[in-house]
Amino acid sequence: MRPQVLTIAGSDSGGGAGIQADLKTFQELGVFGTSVLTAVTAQNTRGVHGVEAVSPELVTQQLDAIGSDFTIAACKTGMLFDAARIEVVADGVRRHTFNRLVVDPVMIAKGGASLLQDSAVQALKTSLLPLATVVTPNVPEAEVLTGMTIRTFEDRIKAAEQMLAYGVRAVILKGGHLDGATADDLVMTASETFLLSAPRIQTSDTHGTGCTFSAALTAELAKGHSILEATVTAKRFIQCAITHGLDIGAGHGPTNHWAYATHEEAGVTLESITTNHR
Ligand SMILES: Nc1ncnc2c1ncn2[C@@H]1O[C@H](COP(=O)(O)OP(=O)(O)O)[C@@H](O)[C@H]1O
Ligand SMILES: Cc1ncc(COP(=O)(O)O)c(N)n1
Repeated sequence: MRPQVLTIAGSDSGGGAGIQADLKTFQELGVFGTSVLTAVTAQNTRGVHGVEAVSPELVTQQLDAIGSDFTIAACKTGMLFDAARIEVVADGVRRHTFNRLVVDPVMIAKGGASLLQDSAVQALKTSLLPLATVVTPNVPEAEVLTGMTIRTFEDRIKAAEQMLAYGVRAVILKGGHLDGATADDLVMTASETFLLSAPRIQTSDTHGTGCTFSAALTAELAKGHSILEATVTAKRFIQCAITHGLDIGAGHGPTNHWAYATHEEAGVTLESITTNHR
């Protein structure tokens, strides 16, 4: 049977991020995608033009519809909007024992629009992260989650350690927002730390990179791969998707979800890091 997976996230009408990016990624990686919508955005490559949240009751009904009929092998969260939605999502994840949970702590869209209320950060930390297998913040999200300013490599290590202490099994602190010739993601578990790198592509078409990366990770976890194996495949998937962009829209365009199946990926490396702490 095909592994069945779930994304709990917002709709991006532009099709490059959110639920749409997740389902496209699931399809490409051969797993059956289901979805729970938390919010609907009126969005395109130029930005977010409107947002309306789905009621907590309807979020719960969707979770129960999925949980009572499907065998969910892995699950991810994206845009959760506010603390009320986070609490019903955490309840649903627990009630239906959705194991292998990837939390992409989506806060701000590439164009600058807020996708999570400030008051929801505490709920994310205390209600959802303790249930997570992996959390995948970008640097600004990691700064909000830890209260730290992240500039140096040592800062990234410290921030990842602090997030591990929130109860997740692994932290992937993504480096898409940093400068440099490579896009480096720090991968930390309780026992090991790695640097996952790929050549940085000069493009503004990076709408939905975080969603796509975390969806690929979820799909690979659903197939039974280890966190590290799944992470490397997710990096290969997003590297192909950014490299072979589609040039769609006038703003931050989407990535190419077909590319992984049709192109060779070049240059993803995984290096073990020895830190003072582990
Ligand atoms: N220009 C780029 N070239 C290559 N990889 C990138 C680029 N931008 C982002 N990535 C990669 O895409 C993935 C998503 O990261 P990021 O863009 O930081 O997430 P988010 O969409 O949450 O801000 C990470 O693996 C990151 O290293
Ligand atoms: C509905 C929705 N969810 C998430 C994002 C974040 O996108 P990105 O992956 O580019 O940070 C988005 N722009 N819209």
